[in-house]
Amino acid sequence: MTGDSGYIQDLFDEVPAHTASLPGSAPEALTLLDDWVERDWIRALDHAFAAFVCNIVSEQGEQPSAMLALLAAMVSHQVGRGHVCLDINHLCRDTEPTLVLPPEGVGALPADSLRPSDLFADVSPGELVALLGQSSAVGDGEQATPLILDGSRLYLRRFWRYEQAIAGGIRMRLADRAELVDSSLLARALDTLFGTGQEPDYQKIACALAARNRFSVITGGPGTGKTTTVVNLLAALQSVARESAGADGVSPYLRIRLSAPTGKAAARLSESIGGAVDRLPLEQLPGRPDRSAIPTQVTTLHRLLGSRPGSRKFRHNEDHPLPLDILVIDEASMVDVDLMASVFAALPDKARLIMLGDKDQLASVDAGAVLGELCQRAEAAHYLPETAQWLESVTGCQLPSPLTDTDGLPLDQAVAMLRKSYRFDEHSGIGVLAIATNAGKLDRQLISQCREQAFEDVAWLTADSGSARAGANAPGTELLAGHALTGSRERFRNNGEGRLVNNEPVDPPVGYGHYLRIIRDQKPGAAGETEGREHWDHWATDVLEGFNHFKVLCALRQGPFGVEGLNREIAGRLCGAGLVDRTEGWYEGRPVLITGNDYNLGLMNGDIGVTLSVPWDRNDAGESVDTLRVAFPSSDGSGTIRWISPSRLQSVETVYAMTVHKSQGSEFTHACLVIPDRLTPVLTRELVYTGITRARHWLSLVVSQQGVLKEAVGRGVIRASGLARLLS
Ligand SMILES: Nc1ncnc2c1ncn2[C@@H]1O[C@H](COP(=O)(O)OP(=O)(O)OP(=O)(O)O)[C@@H](O)[C@H]1O
Repeated sequence: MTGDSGYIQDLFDEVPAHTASLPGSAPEALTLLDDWVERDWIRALDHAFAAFVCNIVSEQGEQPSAMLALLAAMVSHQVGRGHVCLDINHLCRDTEPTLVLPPEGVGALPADSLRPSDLFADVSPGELVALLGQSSAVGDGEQATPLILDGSRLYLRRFWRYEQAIAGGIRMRLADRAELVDSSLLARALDTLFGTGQEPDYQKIACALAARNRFSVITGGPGTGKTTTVVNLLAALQSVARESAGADGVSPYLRIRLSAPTGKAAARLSESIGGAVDRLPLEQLPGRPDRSAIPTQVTTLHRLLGSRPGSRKFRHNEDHPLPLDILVIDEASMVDVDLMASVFAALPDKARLIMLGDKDQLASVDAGAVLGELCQRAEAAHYLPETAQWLESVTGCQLPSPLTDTDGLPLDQAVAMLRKSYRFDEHSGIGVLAIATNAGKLDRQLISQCREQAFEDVAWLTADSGSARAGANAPGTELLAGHALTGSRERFRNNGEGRLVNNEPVDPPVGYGHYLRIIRDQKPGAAGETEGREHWDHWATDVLEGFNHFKVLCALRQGPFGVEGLNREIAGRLCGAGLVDRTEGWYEGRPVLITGNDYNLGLMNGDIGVTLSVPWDRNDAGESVDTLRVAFPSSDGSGTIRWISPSRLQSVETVYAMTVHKSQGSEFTHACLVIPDRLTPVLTRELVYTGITRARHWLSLVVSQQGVLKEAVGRGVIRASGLARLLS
């Protein structure tokens, strides 16, 4: 091995030279695309769309070209991968990285096969744009064409419309700031909530900025106080509303709704927001707003908008807007363009929208990276002198001059970034790793520090990839399964003992043995059986809470370091330790992840439950018999338990290990991030950052090739989208 970069090149397959000729007509292109569908490179849908485009242009008397068929299939393929459009410049410059074709895990191509890069090697972006411009299938949005070309960006019509709707909704709100808030009342409220001082308090600045605009974004990393800030903001807004209200008998309060894209994220915000609202010094604020004027219940966006089973359409839309004055969306990085466009459609023109989230996290699974796009310039703020002056007058804080810019854009004036973590200080390895990952720089020194326990919250485990690839029970996976059982306290400095976070003691890290012992040791006895369900609910709550203390997070599903293999390994290890009694099928202790929405049961994709044995059934003799039920936390954040029979669960999988993608919106006391031994397209900086930041107090990194981790962190994903440009 000659250093990391040489090694990294070796991780990819050799590229064979092709001998086949390029498709010269649309039918030939469709045949090639058929082959790609067969190989699972693209979806049948992508091929079908290309065929559809060829058909409709033929009906117009146009001879469809091979390139039109290929580009139609590729834009559909890109949307399936989370992009809103296909950027022709990127396609020509970096064909295979742009399309991620061939995809992860496929074997080498036959020597005579065409590679995607061969198709676009001899054509310039200008030629492709000109060719598209001549086709009747492509328009600029004015005509009813299936494809839209906007500069070098090729869109499916539906996604172009979403982006236009979002940009329109934002622009309209950015332009309408008049009489939103009384600045002097706001200043008084903010001083009460945050105190006075000239040092920049970015939470106070974010509140002021969001109070000033009908549309605003507050972004920040983990523990930077997004929840704290929004609670203060809502208190300040209700305070100003109450103080400025006339005595006309109309409620002085603003109608506020809190939402999140998933049930898990909604439940997490519900949990943290309640305490923050309780601590508000409301009686000292102008107008002395009631505590009940600040909501603590968080609902999913789908529920808020009124989803209808089997329909993409929501009950709330332009004709039936949401009855609210302020909508807060937490974990906004997970919202895709489709859902975001529906939010704007249902939002009354005068309502405020406040988006909260971490701009550096993985984007939504479906197309779009709305929050990331909106926050592209957040780091340097770009506040106009007029904005900076207003912020200084309302908050009393001096804004650092690098954050001002005489060329700031309208959107910049509505984006606030929180810059100080209250959870991770400069000694926290989780905090340091998160910052280094975001900067794209995981250097040797930092890795050595992690390996040598320089940080008390980070453990480094080196997995032997060679033996892991050799199969089950190999030392690489053995190590991981053992770690999952105990949490490997011995791998942390001082065995994880005696740690304080914000002056509060923190328990040492645990593994899955922890929740399995709660199942065994805290099960209600005979009293619980006779005295009703609450004992069982308490027990299940403790089990679910215990299960949240640890999670194995993987980049991949397949391979020795993927979810599927590790789930088997870990189950085997837990069974070997006598903590579960089997590894397949349904058994007490089996944790499950819901993989598809089930509206009848009220379970959503991503919900997690734990299987428990309860003595609720009766046999013919009337005696109680143990039966398995899966305990899920209620989706409304009320803390109650839903007990569901396993036979009713249609789409579930075991979840000792889960993908980083699925873990978005969740947080675990101890997260174990498994870095695979090969580079794959999904392994990016955003994925590593999202994995690291799922850890609240303890992080273990399982790495077999340092080079892979370093290279992954060097690779940021750029989602093709035109939203930022539409707002510039
Ligand atoms: N200004 C502050 N001063 C002191 N502590 C603070 C401040 N702001 C937030 N905190 C504390 O920091 C922790 C994280 O705050 P909060 O939950 O608001 O952050 P967040 O950005 O929403 O976190 P998450 O990463 O969980 O989304 C909480 O314990 C909170 O009480």
